[in-house]
Amino acid sequence: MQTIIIATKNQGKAREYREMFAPLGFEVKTLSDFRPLTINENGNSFEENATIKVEAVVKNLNLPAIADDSGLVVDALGGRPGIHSARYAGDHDDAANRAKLLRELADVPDDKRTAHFHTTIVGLKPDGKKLVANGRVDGHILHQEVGHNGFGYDPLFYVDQLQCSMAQLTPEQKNAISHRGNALREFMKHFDEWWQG
Ligand SMILES: O=P(O)(O)OP(=O)(O)OP(=O)(O)OC[C@H]1O[C@@H](n2cnc3c(O)ncnc32)[C@H](O)[C@@H]1O
Ligand SMILES: [Mg+2]
Repeated sequence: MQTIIIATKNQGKAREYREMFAPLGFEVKTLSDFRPLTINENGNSFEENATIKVEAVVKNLNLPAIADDSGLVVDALGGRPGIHSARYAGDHDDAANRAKLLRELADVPDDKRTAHFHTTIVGLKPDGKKLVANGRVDGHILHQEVGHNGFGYDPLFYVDQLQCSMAQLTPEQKNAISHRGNALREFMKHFDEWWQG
């Protein structure tokens, strides 16, 4: 079995990468398997932030790695929280972030609550060879939390395609339609060439 390093501290993301890479014969390691690293996500785009995460790991470990930067893009908020989704309410606190989102959208009617999740995945090798892929999923922001699966903003995100909240989906169902799943499927189209090249 081969090993792939995902440069993430987020256990929800790590679980999804394990689920998606296991059938491909890869064991997934994450930042928690190595000595602590400080990563300053101060880029101006999803791709810049994903690159900052993966560069930190590749420089330290001298091994190929993958990172993703993701976020919730809400139309009524002019695209916020976007690249600031993790620290939208201050600390990296999923429950506080969801509460702030509900407050900010309190007076926004259903037809104006459109949103999408976005993921940019960046793969980087010690020789500098980079692979980038993007994915999204469209939906609406609910008026209260629905469902207990997933993580982050999932209980507030109504998936248009499946007519239920993201947190009501099984892991397999989420990976099949999610921003991260879609980005990873794009990424895998060129993975062999990047990994072996
Ligand atoms: O940077 P790493 O260590 O990977 O972990 P993170 O949680 O900080 O991840 P991001 O920087 O990409 O921030 C993304 C934010 O959007 C949320 N998010 C990302 N993917 C999500 C998903 O699939 N469902 C719900 N919320 C998600 C997540 O909870 C964070 O608050
Ligand atoms: Mg982060």
